[in-house]
Amino acid sequence: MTVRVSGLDVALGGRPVLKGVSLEVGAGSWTAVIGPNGAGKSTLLRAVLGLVPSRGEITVEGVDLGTLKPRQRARLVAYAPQNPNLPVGMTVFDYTLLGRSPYIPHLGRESARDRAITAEVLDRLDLTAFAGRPLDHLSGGERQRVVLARALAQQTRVLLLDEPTTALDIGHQQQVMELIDRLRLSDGLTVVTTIHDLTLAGQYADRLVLVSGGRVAAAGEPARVLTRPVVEEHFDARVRVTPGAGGRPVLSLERP
Ligand SMILES: Nc1ncnc2c1ncn2[C@@H]1O[C@H](COP(=O)(O)OP(=O)(O)OP(=O)(O)O)[C@@H](O)[C@H]1O
Repeated sequence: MTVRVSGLDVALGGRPVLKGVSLEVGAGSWTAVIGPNGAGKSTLLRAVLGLVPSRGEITVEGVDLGTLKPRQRARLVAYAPQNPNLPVGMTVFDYTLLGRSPYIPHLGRESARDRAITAEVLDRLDLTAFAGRPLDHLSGGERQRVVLARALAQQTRVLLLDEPTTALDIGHQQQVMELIDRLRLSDGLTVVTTIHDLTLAGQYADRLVLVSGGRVAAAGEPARVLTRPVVEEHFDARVRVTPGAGGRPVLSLERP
């Protein structure tokens, strides 16, 4: 499903945070939103979800998201926030099962299928052993995988993931990114992630959108966006950029 954002303006606390942001994410593709701290990346995802007031147009497959009821929207777009509120004492299984809420009738109970989907997602994320454990008894990386599990249990065609790998060790980073990519290819998911690891972004995403100072500063294939001058200008970092597998850029820090 194609996601289109056009002329998006967001102001928070009376201050403009996003200014005229436009982007198009093709159906079944992966776009990574990159940019320095405070650039407006999370705000962009939250605006698509309708979680912050915005001006401009946001459509999924031509449907204006603003016209949908929350349940309808939740069947179309799943979101894994960077810092979610995790109910104290709730188990990993029950939290992941919340992803099935848009399919459970009001005042109804989850079906055997909802529970089976939840169990399958936990298995795919290496979390089965944690199913009965309260969320507050997990490590940061385990919790991050559970938040992703809840989003995957929602079984939407569009996935918005805010920093899905920040708390993960290198093995789990790879496992999560590969899983997202497999789901994208097998189920035709459209994926938008914010991500700070620029090499990781360039390895998995078809397109990068660089947000800086609330505007889109560059967009395109990873090798076109991740150049030394661009990284230096927008991140104030000295890096070496070398072509990796498939010409995708690999960044390493250089000491000034
Ligand atoms: N509720 C709010 N009220 C006022 N300003 C806000 C609010 N939430 C975020 N901001 C500001 O909006 C700007 C963009 O924040 P956002 O979280 O979108 O940045 P980001 O690019 O995701 O940053 P990071 O990489 O640090 O996570 C920041 O300057 C932030 O301080």
